[in-house]
Amino acid sequence: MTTIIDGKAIAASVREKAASAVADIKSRHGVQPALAVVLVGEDPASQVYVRNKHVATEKSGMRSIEHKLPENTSEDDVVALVRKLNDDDEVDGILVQLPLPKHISSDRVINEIHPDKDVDGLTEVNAGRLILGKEGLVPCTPQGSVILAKTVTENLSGLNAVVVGRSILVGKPLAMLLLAENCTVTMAHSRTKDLAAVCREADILCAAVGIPRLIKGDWVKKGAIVIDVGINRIEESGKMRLVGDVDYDAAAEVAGAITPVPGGVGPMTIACLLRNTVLAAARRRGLGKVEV
Ligand SMILES: Nc1nc(=O)c2c([nH]1)NC[C@@H]1CN(c3ccc(C(=O)N[C@@H](CCC(=O)O)C(=O)O)cc3)C=[N+]21
Ligand SMILES: [Mg+2]
Repeated sequence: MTTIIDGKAIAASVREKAASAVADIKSRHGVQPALAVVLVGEDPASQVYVRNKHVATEKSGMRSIEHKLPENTSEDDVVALVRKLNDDDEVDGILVQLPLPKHISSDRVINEIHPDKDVDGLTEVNAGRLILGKEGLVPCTPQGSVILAKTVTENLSGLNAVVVGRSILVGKPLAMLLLAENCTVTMAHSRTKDLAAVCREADILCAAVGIPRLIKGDWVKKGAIVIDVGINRIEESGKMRLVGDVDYDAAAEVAGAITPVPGGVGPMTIACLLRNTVLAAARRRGLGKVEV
């Protein structure tokens, strides 16, 4: 029997843990952690994501501060806002919604975020900390992916993990997190020779390439844990559908456990954002260890 990993339910429990940590911080220290989200432009998908983050943040008991800037905002003005948020003692986490408009360098803007407020874990400092095995803020989607894998098998030590995709947002940090779990990690990508054969070796197969249903059923080892990070909007029989990077129906027949799309990794991203904001607040404000 294949386990369908219920990302929605697991995300709900991560959000609940974050909420009880927030309540604890409020009652013991009288402070309310706050997340600032910066959105530049009117991209409809980004507006939906930012709205969802806002609702989840408030539901967790934290303060949500939204900064919505027009599409034609200059890079310098976005940088100035980030600096203002860095200097604001009430702000614990800063998230700049990606993608930014083309005339703005996301690299420059992201690296202006103070590393200890970088709840997306995307600054050079946090990427360096992750590689060096130092404590820091870890990117949300990779973190969520590992949490989901560990609900199937708590101890990932020694397992072969194959990560397909080497993006800065997902593939690279996910490989580092799996390595920290003592997996034997292979980073596969568009130039990998015989990708199918590489995938067949995976005890944990993570797909993060952004190509709808790239991973076929016969690329999956029997009993493997399949984590599908892809979120692709495609048109099928005249309707828009959300599909992952894995051919779900075929893979589910072979896998031991698999994440669906939607309802898999996606909901974990926001849950881990809340978790990171609580951790950032506790560290930055010197509140000691919090359980999240
Ligand atoms: N600075 C920054 N940080 C991000 O973390 C970030 C970003 N920019 N830009 C856009 C991507 C995308 N992203 C998702 C968050 C939640 C779902 C999610 O909850 N998905 C649900 C619903 C999907 C749907 O119905 O559209 C699911 O997969 O079940 C998906 C994708 C965060 N991103
Ligand atoms: Mg690639």
